[in-house]
Amino acid sequence: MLPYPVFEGYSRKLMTLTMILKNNEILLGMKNRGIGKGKWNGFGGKVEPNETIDDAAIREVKEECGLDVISIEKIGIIEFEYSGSKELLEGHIYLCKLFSGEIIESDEMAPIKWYKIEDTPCDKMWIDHKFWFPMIQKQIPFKAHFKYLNDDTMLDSTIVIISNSMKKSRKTFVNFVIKKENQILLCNKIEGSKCLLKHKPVRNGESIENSAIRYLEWNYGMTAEQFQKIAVVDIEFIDDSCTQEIYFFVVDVTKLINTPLIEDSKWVNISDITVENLWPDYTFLSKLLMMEPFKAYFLINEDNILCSKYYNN
Ligand SMILES: Nc1ncnc2c1[nH]c(=O)n2[C@H]1C[C@H](O)[C@@H](COP(=O)(O)OP(=O)(O)OP(=O)(O)O)O1
Repeated sequence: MLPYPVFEGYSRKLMTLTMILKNNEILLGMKNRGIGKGKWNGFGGKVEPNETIDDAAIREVKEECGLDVISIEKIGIIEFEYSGSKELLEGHIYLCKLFSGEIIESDEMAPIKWYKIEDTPCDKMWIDHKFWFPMIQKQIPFKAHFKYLNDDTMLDSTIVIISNSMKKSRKTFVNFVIKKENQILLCNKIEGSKCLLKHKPVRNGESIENSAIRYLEWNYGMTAEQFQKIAVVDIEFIDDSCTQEIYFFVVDVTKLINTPLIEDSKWVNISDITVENLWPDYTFLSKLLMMEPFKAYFLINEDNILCSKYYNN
């Protein structure tokens, strides 16, 4: 599970942001003043003294787009941090699917328009939206922290799914970076993949090391002394209750006489590997190749990485 940042000594300012949904559409307004000027956004703002957060959300929707909320549900909490400030903006994110009244544009928000969800103009919204918008689409409760240098530069992001941990299951795998001089084996054929090799499941009751030995002995006749465990990576999928835990080993087969090609794989020069043909990113491969032990966490929606974190072991 991803450790979530702890903020001590910070004051908090409460804010709301409501995403109004109708069938497959989302209502967005262009902000014309204040924070987020020039960006499309949902409707929200600061919570007033003596007002509940829910009431603030309902009031802001009315003020900014004229609609009367019939019901709302909270879907997430986002902490916005700005570098150099000891104040966190604590944004409470709501979904509204039941509302009445007419849309009224204001000086603050115009134009206001319905977008097909798949056409949401994420590139004209806050940078943070592209990370958490999939949670809105799939209606998955979440918590997030985004640290900004300024309105257009994000320094750090953390997103966690809020789920009943009892329902979470884990599957453990091993995987290998097989290298020979300046080449490594990359998978050729996993659909849509930009992957090293296919993860191999660890059998029930089997240790991680034995699982790696079983695989490498079979394919390369290698012994445990000839390879090294470098990384453990947790991969969480936003709409799957199963987290994958993958142990990565680095294996140098340069001195072996037989180096069979395994599965649908090909040898690729390390210098030819680009961001486009590697999962999850180049940092990952270079850390493995430097034999630098690390832990990592990735939160995935379909093919996109919403959150990636690296830790020293
Ligand atoms: N990165 C970031 N920083 C600050 N605010 C946001 C983001 N991403 C966002 O989506 N938001 C949201 C959160 C709020 O809904 C608005 C900002 O509210 P704000 O513009 O401060 O409210 P005002 O209009 O200034 O003030 P009142 O409406 O309360 O008068 O953006």
